[in-house]
Amino acid sequence: MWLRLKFVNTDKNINSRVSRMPPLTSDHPVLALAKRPTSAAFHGFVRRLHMASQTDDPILLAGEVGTGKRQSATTVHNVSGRSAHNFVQIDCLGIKESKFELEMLGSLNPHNHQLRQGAVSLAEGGTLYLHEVGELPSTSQTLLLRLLESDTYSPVNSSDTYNSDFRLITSSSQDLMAMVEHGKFRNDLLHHINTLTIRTPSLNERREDIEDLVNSILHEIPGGRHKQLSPEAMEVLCHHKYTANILELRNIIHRLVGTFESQSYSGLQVVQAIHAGTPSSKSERVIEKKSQRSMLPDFNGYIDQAQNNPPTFVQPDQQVAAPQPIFQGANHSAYASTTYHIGPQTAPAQPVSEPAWPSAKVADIRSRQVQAPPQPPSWQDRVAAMETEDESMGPFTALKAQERDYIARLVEYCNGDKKKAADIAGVTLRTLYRKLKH
Ligand SMILES: Nc1ncnc2c1ncn2[C@@H]1O[C@H](COP(=O)(O)OP(=O)(O)OP(=O)(O)O)[C@@H](O)[C@H]1O
Repeated sequence: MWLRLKFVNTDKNINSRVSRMPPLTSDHPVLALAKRPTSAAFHGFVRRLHMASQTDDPILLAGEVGTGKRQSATTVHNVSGRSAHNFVQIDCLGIKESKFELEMLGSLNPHNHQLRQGAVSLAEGGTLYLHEVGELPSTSQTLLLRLLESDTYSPVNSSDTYNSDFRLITSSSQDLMAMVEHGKFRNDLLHHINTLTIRTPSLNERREDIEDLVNSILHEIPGGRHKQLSPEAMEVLCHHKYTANILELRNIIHRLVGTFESQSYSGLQVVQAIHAGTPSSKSERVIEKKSQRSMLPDFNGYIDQAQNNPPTFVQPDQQVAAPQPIFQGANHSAYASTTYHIGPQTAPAQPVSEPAWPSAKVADIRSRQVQAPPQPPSWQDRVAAMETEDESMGPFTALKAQERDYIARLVEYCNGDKKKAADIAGVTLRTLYRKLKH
């Protein structure tokens, strides 16, 4: 077959859409984190990542949600020989086949013959990162397979064929092998992307790193640099069972700083911040969903918007935090590449600012901000609702029930040690038993 190979000049578009990443200094918290002795799990992970960055093979980052897969991908790019070129990422979560094709390959406008670059063209010489590749529809899997097999592509509506040259990094929080067994992922595609498979350890496997992570997260929050956590607060965080890993830890810390004015956070405040992220009543769940949308920085907005919005190139000031390497590579002076995020825009993070009140009260206030009932129920109605735990009362859920739930969770965090739970809650052991009974 006769192939017409063309060079696409991308500079103009690139400069108008994105700017260069800020240089990373040696005191960057994430770099500092990797330089210190850390957990065995993280140490092994960083070593594998470092070795992989010295090659040009495809990498599959496999790990739970929020374990830092995307951050690891940007790190590999930044320390690789491709760092002077672009890092382009596509979020495959909820993406439709036609959109994936357009985003990957770009398209030729039949009217003015202008070429809209796709990710493959933008990643020329650099790195293409596909987040949650297991979410790709089957037709898109076939498209990706063809691209990887031939190293060539044609933009939509174009008969021209171009050479592709990018390093592929993919990530998945699903077991792709199991998906192959169930016929949900192409076996041949898996073998094209998993040359180097690196598992990102969960936070529960690297609890020794939590203190450093907390400090690095505090440093990135405006005004957080001067805040600290008491030993009990740190203990609560180190014993918490994380389901969304660093993402969850970040939310807890952001919630702490956005909720309490303290300079030093207590164990009780941390428990409340955790509790506020695990709503138990229907109204709390609604409130929390809304507040989390404004607090979570990364892909969360994408899920809801993916169906309706056309693909967008996110400008740097709308982007999530600039990629931060986990380890320092040999050629770190070359941190000058450009990052693209292809996918609907996400709203900038809005920390919730509330007074340092007990969690039940915080939830109550937050609900009023969100739902703003024109005629608040009378005091008597609220008391009645508390007694009956009537959900028709909307935001006004039973404080007693919330308190009981909170204490039960606190006891759970303390591995059943009620004395310790009472100390953290600032009540006597007797009061704790009484509140648990009610
Ligand atoms: N070493 C680190 N230090 C501080 N924050 C980190 C670190 N690694 C990751 N994070 C933060 O944790 C959050 C989750 O990271 P990232 O988005 O890379 O994870 P992920 O595995 O791709 O998550 P998901 O699957 O939910 O998209 C991000 O907000 C990121 O900034």
